[in-house]
Amino acid sequence: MNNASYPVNELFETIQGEGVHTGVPAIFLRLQGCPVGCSWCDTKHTWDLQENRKVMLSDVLVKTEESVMWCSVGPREILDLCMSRYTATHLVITGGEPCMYDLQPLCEVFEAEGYSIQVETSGTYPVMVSDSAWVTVSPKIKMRGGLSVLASAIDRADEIKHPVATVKDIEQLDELLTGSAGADAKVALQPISQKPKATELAIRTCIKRNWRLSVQTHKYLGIE
Ligand SMILES: C[S@@+](CC[C@H](N)C(=O)[O-])C[C@H]1O[C@@H](n2cnc3c(N)ncnc32)[C@H](O)[C@@H]1O
Ligand SMILES: Nc1nc2[nH]cc(C(=O)O)c2c(=O)[nH]1
Ligand code: SF4
Ligand SMILES: [Mg+2]
Repeated sequence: MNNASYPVNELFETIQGEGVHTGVPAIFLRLQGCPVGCSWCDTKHTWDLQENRKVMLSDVLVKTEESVMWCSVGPREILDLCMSRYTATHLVITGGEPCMYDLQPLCEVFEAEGYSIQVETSGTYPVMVSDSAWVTVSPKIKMRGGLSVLASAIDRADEIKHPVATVKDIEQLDELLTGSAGADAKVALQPISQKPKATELAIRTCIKRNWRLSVQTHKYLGIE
């Protein structure tokens, strides 16, 4: 099981900028690969997993800007790196789409060392994580994966963090939540790309619905 390895685009320590855990010091593990294709995605450099962009771990660790380069690393090696380089004890696994991969082996080694795990996912793949991992689903409605995969991700979600640009995005979320098992997950609206109109709409809707607002605080702060 621990022969697993993951395509790593980035590993860095910062403050969780989004969602319920905003403000928590966190290690971010960004995995390479995502076929979903959201037009407004802020991490398009993680979409393609190209063999000819595979580099050594040391090259990934010294990155200073976004790039399509990635390296293959096993769970134990990721853990050792985190323990030697960072002080945060909350690991956020993001991407790309991290649920393209079985994340159980990663959860297992990190949780055995006392780390908490959070996974950021689009709900377009089955969520393979430990029972105690915090799952943030940012649903990509009408994209790949299909409704049954999305419904089971919503069912597992601890938090639903919905990207919002227009009223249509809120209507789609309403449709998704109707009759969904994810009723106890916390719902947050996240304005797309800090656009003023999206932010105003998200604020108004959150107040009306008693939902949370998730702004990408790291972008306002100019941190990673
Ligand atoms: C880059 S995605 C990676 C994880 C996974 N693929 C997903 O979509 O949840 C991480 C988070 O950033 C959000 N996001 C991506 N681009 C954004 C943008 N331009 N504005 C606001 N949120 C964005 C996603 O919806 C998701 O909640
Ligand atoms: N600070 C910070 N917080 C984040 N929360 C979710 C992020 C992501 O890209 O998944 C992210 C990110 O890229 N940076
Ligand atoms: S699912 Fe996530 S990583 Fe993939 S395109 Fe959409 S926002 Fe970007
Ligand atoms: Mg981000």
